Amino acid sequence: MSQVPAYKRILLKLSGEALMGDDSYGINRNTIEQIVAQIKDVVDLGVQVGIVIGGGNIFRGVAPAASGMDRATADYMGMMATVMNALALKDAMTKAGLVARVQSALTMQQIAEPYVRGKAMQYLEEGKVVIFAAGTGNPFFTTDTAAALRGMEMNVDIMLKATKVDGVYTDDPKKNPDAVRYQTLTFDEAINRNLKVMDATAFALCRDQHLNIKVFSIFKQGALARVVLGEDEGTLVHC
Ligand SMILES: Nc1ncnc2c1ncn2[C@@H]1O[C@H](COP(=O)(O)OP(=O)(O)OP(=O)(O)O)[C@@H](O)[C@H]1O
Ligand SMILES: O=c1ccn([C@@H]2O[C@H](COP(=O)(O)O)[C@@H](O)[C@H]2O)c(=O)[nH]1
Repeated sequence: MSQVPAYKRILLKLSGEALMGDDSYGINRNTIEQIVAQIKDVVDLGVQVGIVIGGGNIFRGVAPAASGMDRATADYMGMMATVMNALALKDAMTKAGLVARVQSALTMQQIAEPYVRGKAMQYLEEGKVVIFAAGTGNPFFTTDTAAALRGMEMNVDIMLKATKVDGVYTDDPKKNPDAVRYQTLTFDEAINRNLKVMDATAFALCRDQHLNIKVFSIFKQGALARVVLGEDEGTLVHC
């Protein structure tokens, strides 16, 4: 029996740190291949996929050198880190048989297309995966906010935050073993309880534009497909 996805078009926010696997920085080959395999599963279901990738795996590595730097300059370095991740992701996708395009919010015409909304929409309609690099293109923001923004511009049905933990908890589960996972919660609850799984700007944008978010672990085998099929996986943050 064929499986029917719950969503036609999704925006997947991939944590840069998730690409490290068990390494202390950078991109782990096995990890990126496993993530790409999960993405291929949902593309094969007929779902249109846009991706915003973070930069924590590279930028945290250079953060000591960046400390004391002008904030905007350090943020531009962070955005460039997301472009490196986007190129690595595109390469891994091509090797897995997917057709992917990188569009960057910062102009780097030799290595990536510039972000053009209409063109990105066209690619999605053609079944190509679009990787949005360089965040919003502006310092003082994050790739979570970029994901909210691009998700709204692409008229996606849901934003999926793929991270290292399996949902939103009452506190950071990596620091507090007593933290309890929510099945669902509202944007107002997430903002008022100052839950750090995403930044407040991203939560507020999604709340105001009625774009729900599912937070789940990309390290759980088949988790992305289960989310896309509407099964019980991760935490839903809603209006
Ligand atoms: N209440 C909470 N519930 C769940 N996770 C939380 C919570 N508070 C803090 N976190 C932490 O937030 C992290 C999620 O952020 P993530 O690593 O995806 O960062 P990012 O900024 O989106 O990506 P990058 O790694 O590229 O910087 C989790 O790994 C978790 O440790
Ligand atoms: O719109 C944006 C997006 C990102 N940055 C900078 O890049 C790093 C890496 O992004 P993460 O979301 O932390 O993975 C971020 O810390 C910012 O320094 C940005 O300035 N604007």
